[in-house]
Amino acid sequence: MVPFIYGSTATPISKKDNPSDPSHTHKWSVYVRGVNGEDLSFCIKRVTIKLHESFAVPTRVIESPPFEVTETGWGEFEIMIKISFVDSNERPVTLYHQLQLYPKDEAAIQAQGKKPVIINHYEELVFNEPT
Ligand SMILES: O=C(Nc1ccc(C(=O)N2CC(c3nccs3)C2)s1)[C@@H]1CCCN1
Repeated sequence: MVPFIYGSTATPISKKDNPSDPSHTHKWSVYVRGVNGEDLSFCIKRVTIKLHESFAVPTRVIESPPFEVTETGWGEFEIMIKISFVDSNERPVTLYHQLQLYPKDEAAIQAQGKKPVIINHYEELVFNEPT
């Protein structure tokens, strides 16, 4: 079994941070990585991250670590993450992650300031025994 994390980190940005698109309020990253940051490329061949269709090149294919996408934006939406394995006998795993830019808790929203919103899911990859 291989433990891994998938999730996102979102940080508020100011208009001067992104003059090209002042409507963008946050910079965020969505990722798949090892629990202690270890390199998963021994078992993960590719991570495909599908963003909302309004992004340029919404389907991002990453074939070497870091398996992550960093973008700026203004809203929250579902992101599909497909993990393909080095062992082609292992079927790919598809995960769905709801990008979160704002704290859920009303009080935390007031206190957010520049604090990042980090949403991590801890999972385990289970591989079939060779026959
Ligand atoms: O927010 C939401 N959907 C979003 C889709 C895409 C978003 C975004 O952030 N961006 C598109 C990208 C671009 N900027 C300029 C040109 S393309 C920056 S937000 C939904 C709607 C209600 C609740 N959540």
